[in-house]
Amino acid sequence: MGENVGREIELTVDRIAHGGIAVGRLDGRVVFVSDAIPGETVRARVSDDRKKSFWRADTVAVLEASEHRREHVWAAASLDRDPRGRVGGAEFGHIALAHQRELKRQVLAEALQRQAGLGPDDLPNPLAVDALPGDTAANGLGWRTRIRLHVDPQGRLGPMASRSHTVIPVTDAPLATPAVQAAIPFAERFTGLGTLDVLAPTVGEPRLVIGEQKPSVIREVVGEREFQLDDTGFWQVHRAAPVALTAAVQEAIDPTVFDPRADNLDLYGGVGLLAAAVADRFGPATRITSVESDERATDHASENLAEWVGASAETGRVDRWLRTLDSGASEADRARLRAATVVLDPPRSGAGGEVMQLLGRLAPAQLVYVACDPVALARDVALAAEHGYRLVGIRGLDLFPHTHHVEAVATLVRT
Ligand SMILES: C[S@@+](CC[C@H](N)C(=O)[O-])C[C@H]1O[C@@H](n2cnc3c(N)ncnc32)[C@H](O)[C@@H]1O
Repeated sequence: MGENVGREIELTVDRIAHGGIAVGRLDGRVVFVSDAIPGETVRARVSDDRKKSFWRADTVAVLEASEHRREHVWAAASLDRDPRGRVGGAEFGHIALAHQRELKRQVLAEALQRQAGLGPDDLPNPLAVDALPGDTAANGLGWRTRIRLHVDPQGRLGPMASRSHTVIPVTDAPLATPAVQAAIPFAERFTGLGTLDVLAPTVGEPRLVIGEQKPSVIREVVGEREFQLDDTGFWQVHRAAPVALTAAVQEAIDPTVFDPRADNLDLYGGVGLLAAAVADRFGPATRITSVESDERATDHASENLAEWVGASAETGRVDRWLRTLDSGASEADRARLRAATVVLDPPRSGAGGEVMQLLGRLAPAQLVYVACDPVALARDVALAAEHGYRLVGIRGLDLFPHTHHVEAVATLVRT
């Protein structure tokens, strides 16, 4: 093993895999090829041959280009560079924007098929990945309100190379909003520091968060509403994502199933964005509890949800919190939980077996699952199906143009 690393191979790739890598075959062996588009024939340099069943390779030249190939939106990630010198974080930047969405749709469809056994005919609606407002006109640029940059040994700022811990210094960041780009101190040196976060909240000036800096409170506006949060805390990255997800969650809830007096939950709630979306849609009488492991985020959520008397925020890991709920629930509690709508927006790893099992035991009437990883979503949809939940709606959202990432909002109803 290792003797093929650096070897150049020619192959045609025919599909895109989870993670945004194209897949081809060479002498029967699967090869995962970066920076290629399904249908293309490329010359690629082998970067990893440790596994018997597959290799990894990076495109170095396109021999037969896809009609969807475009000049890369970020020169620092383009084929002109040696693969090890290409920045990560824009791995679809060489693909026409509309086709990026089609590839993301295919990845979502394949995950649902493979993990949950749901083919196109089993889905409640034709699968689509929708653009966020303004992205098509801007060619998918200028959307990142937050960016994490790393520091190289010379103190220069940049992202990591793809699948590597090597920092690639850059002088531009075209996926970032103009305000973030203007605030990035590209010319300064940060020797000895690990990371620099640059963010431009909707209220106030852009700011830098250097290394493990103490958090300070910022404000974000979503429609008519303002949210407080830490500058070090989680917030949706795309400038239009908070509004788009608010609307998507509101639309995903089946109103005929929703009961405002039930024990509704917003799991992995952050600072309460989606609990507010639910309460906004169903009115002041809505009961909903937001559950989040980061105590500071929960404190902010309590403030952000203060106008709804029935809304509250609790700190806890979702698995432990649900276990405690399950073990202590009275018959009346269980009835209110069975009538509940549960919104869940877990991190990339998904909710996982224990949380889905506990939800299965508590048996809320509907689940609205907001997912940033199609495979984790599909695996949790399969687990939910074991507990009698049926997928009744699903929609993809392109919250991360020019990357392989895709968001999905799915509705599951107890049958
Ligand atoms: C994808 S974010 C969603 C936040 C919120 N729904 C929003 O849209 O702003 C996931 C959140 O889950 C929290 N989290 C991660 N693992 C958790 C766990 N095991 N239990 C509770 N919260 C968790 C993170 O701190 C983060 O705030």
